[in-house]
Amino acid sequence: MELKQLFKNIDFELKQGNLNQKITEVKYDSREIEKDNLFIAINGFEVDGHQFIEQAIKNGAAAVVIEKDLLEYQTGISYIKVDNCRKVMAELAKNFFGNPLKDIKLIGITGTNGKTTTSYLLYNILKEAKGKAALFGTIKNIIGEQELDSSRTTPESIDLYRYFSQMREAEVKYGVMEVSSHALDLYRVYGMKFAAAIFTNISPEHLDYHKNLENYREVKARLFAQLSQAEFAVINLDDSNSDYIKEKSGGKNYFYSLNAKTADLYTTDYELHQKGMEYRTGGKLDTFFELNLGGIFNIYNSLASILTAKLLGIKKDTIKNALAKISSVPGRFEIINVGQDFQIVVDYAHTPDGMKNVLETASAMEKNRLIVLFGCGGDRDRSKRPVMASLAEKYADYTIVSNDNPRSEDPENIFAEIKKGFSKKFNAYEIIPDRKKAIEKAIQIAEKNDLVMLLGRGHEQYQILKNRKIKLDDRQIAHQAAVEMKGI
Ligand SMILES: CC(=O)N[C@H]1[C@@H](OP(=O)(O)OP(=O)(O)OC[C@H]2O[C@@H](n3ccc(=O)[nH]c3=O)[C@H](O)[C@@H]2O)O[C@H](CO)[C@@H](O)[C@@H]1O[C@H](C)C(=O)N[C@@H](C)C(=O)N[C@H](CCC(=O)O)C(=O)O
Ligand SMILES: Nc1ncnc2c1ncn2[C@@H]1O[C@H](COP(=O)(O)OP(=O)(O)OP(=O)(O)O)[C@@H](O)[C@H]1O
Ligand SMILES: N[C@H](CCC[C@H](N)C(=O)O)C(=O)O
Ligand SMILES: [Mg+2]
Repeated sequence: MELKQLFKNIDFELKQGNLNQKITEVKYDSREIEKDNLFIAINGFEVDGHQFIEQAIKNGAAAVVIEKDLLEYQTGISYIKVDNCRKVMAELAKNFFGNPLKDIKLIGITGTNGKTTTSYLLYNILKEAKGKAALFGTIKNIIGEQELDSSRTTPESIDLYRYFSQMREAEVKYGVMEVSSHALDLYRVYGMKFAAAIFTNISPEHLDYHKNLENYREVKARLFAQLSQAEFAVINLDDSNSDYIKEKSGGKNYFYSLNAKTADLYTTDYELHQKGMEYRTGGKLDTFFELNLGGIFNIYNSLASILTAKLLGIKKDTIKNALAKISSVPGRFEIINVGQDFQIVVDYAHTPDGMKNVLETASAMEKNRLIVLFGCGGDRDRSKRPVMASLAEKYADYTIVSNDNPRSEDPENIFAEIKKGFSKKFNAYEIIPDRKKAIEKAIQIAEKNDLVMLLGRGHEQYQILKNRKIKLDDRQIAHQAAVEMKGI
């Protein structure tokens, strides 16, 4: 595609070169540049992409998008200056791939907790109804039959549009995508067309990045501001931010709630049991649902997916069948059962709100003692640490504190900040930094009818330590430990 087509409807200033230049790919990392690619220089949090322009040209870049004037412009190369490279990347991505969303219905999901779970449920309903669908999120990306690894919740705009063009090729017409607050702030979904957007909830998280809850909420609401009247929003009425999201929404608004009859979908009664849950709904659907998932929060996640599916015109029985078939969402309240006489649950709760929800659910379950293992990620919101400790103290009979992903931080500092949340008299806990040893200990001390909860890492397969990444999966370790230690 020629530069002039690529920049159609985008504001820019041509510093040097010509717009007839043919472009073979659009990339934001100089290390991946090949012949006749366009390099977008992004001024990042770690380094400034403008530093790598020379390297990009050496690797074959024919054109460069910049947001700062340069001292020198190399002959034969086109330089295009824009106001904001991240924003323009999203616009270029749309043009480069020929606006694939024109013929695709994409549903975006945002909120602090529940995005992965809700997206997984909705994806399964869409797949049941349409034969094939796409899913983009924390655990993995799926396009029809193809499964791809996911390294982040929401990829960069150019990577997203590449996926959408693959959807178009594979004739996958429906897609569900988790939209993180970072993505909204960093223009990863800027100008993207969503058929619908779902709001799960807001609680304190990522405040290291957003600074305060008000900024965080404003960023989350941008997804809804992107909707047009022909599109719709599905909002959790029970969250205290539902009015705020409604006000910001440009689409038609629909609400779900646990029991408010003013909502478009609510439960009239529900029951949580050992194997999952069942509930009746009122509002747009008067029927009965059975799911193999535990936890009140999963009533919310399923209501959001049901209401969206219903508004997309999917039949009641199709929705019911799809949901009934799901045995669990990977790493979300996932039960590890090798025949041991106590229960093991692995859950991704890594925020105070997620942890509170999951521990409340655990408290309501029939059991003897509750053993909780948790840690807190490094290089992330530090205010979570003492709060998560106080929740463990409140709900657990015994707590093991261990490493989550310490990243560049010293684990001892993370533990010290966690410990600040325990009361002075509290001593029913120990710190075992090595996560594998910590899980083994939790399982070793478990007695008949105890419940062991391994929190924070869910589906994660690797642990990020200072300068290395090691293979570590809570579920695998728990499984093996239960088999070995309990002689099963
Ligand atoms: C805070 C944040 O989101 N940072 C993202 C951002 O990084 P950055 O702007 O700091 O990039 P940088 O490393 O400074 O580099 C600047 C530019 O120079 C380029 N570069 C760099 C080196 C080089 O040799 N050549 C080169 O061209 C880089 O490709 C980049 O374009 O842009 C990078 C390129 O896309 C991302 O990899 C990076 O995500 C980092 C890894 C990250 O940890 N992000 C997390 C916080 C995140 O996005 N999480 C959310 C939400 C999680 C949730 O709650 O679900 C997510 O959506 O996953
Ligand atoms: N609707 C909900 N409300 C509150 N907590 C929830 C909800 N759904 C799930 N949780 C809890 O939060 C954890 C994370 O859930 P999930 O992975 O679905 O959220 P997410 O929004 O995708 O998180 P992330 O942003 O980290 O990817 C779960 O393991 C569970 O403990
Ligand atoms: N999307 C979240 C996931 C956190 C998961 C937890 N295991 C941790 O590493 O802190 C983040 O990147 O902040
Ligand atoms: Mg997620």
